[in-house]
Amino acid sequence: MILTSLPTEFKQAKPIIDTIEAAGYEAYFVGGSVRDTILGKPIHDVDIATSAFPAEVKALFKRTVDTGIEHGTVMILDHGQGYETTTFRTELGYQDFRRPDEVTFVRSLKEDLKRRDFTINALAMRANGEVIDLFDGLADMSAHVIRAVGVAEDRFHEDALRMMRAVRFASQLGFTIEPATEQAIADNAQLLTKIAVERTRVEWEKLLMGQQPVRGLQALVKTALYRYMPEMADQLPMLKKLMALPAWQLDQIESTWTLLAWLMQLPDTAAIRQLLKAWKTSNDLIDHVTAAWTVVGALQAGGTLAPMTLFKAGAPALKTANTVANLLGFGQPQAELDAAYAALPIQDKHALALKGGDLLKQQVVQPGPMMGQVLAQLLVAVVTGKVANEAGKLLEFARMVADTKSN
Ligand SMILES: Nc1ccn([C@@H]2O[C@H](COP(=O)(O)OP(=O)(O)OP(=O)(O)O)[C@@H](O)[C@H]2O)c(=O)n1
Ligand SMILES: [Mg+2]
Repeated sequence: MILTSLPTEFKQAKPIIDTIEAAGYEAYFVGGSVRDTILGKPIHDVDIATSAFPAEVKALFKRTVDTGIEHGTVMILDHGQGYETTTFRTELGYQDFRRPDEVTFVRSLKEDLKRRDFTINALAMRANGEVIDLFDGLADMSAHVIRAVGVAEDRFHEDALRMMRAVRFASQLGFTIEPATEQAIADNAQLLTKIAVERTRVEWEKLLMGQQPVRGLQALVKTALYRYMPEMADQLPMLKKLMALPAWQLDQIESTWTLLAWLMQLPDTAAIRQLLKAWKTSNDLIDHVTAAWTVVGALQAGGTLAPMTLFKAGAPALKTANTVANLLGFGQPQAELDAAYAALPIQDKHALALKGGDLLKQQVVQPGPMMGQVLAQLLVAVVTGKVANEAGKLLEFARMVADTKSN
């Protein structure tokens, strides 16, 4: 097979391959970019594999960076782009199910391709678009099949994350996992616990945001792989609910995690924090998801959202919550929510016309806990429209609040 119209990413990288070949070595495009081009999907990074050893690659180019030299990877810098170029290699060991004990550089493309995870990822392409298919990846591509290269169990023992990659590709590509490969996942699922949570999380998020997430979820359930993901052992009911939702596609990790938290029927925001901590997400994501989850609850209750609910959530979490609520069948028109939010007297607590310093200066309160309480009441009064956001009005109101509190 020869691909005729190549994406510009390949055209730009062609001189690199040409230079390596002119020096007498082999060089190919490999991995996801080749797979996605054949599938007609947009590509992100272009990876190159070569028979040249790292020192030989470096000798050919002016500007290189040793991004992973011990694994044979050198980044070649060219016209403002960086190209990861990796020497053909075989890997030995894998005592820990996640990385090889040692890699050996080899001169044979076949040796390199045969240690890759799936046949659709084991294709190589010459700079002229000619596809080298040593493991029937093209047939599997047409049949929409994810099949391990060689013995599936060996591939998963080399890197247990590949089991997550299989279910992730099932979702992203809408492919089916070939029976022997799927069986090997079922047999080795517990090895997933050896993998760093962050790596598992990336695959899980890609699965959930794929084009056919239900495909990936079905495989996750069938193989019981989900049981070895963080905080997921008892989550079969949640997964079933997720699979039963009318066709959905999410494109934001925020809405993805909010939906999961909701379907898990977690009792409170503390439980969500615990869930997301276990998955090692960022604190920003935790704040966003807990805010959005609260709004999903309010949307489920129905009716107009209270001003303080809108205020506390903020525009981004409101949007996330409504996206999720729409999936669940109780969303509201986004434009109406946006309008209600925009109509709040203030959108930010820093916009209060009276500050803590003013309360001290005017001797409404003494420094201490009372100050926070008074400010909190001022905020509610302004957001709910009870008191206008004007310094004079707020001072009057603050005096009244302070009086009732000190009596
Ligand atoms: N655990 C892994 C990870 C990667 N690979 C090989 O390295 C290539 C590049 O890896 P990576 O960029 O992580 O994945 P892609 O398949 O390119 O997928 P994506 O589009 O998500 O980058 C893969 O295609 C595959 O040949 C592998 O064999 N085993
Ligand atoms: Mg890639």
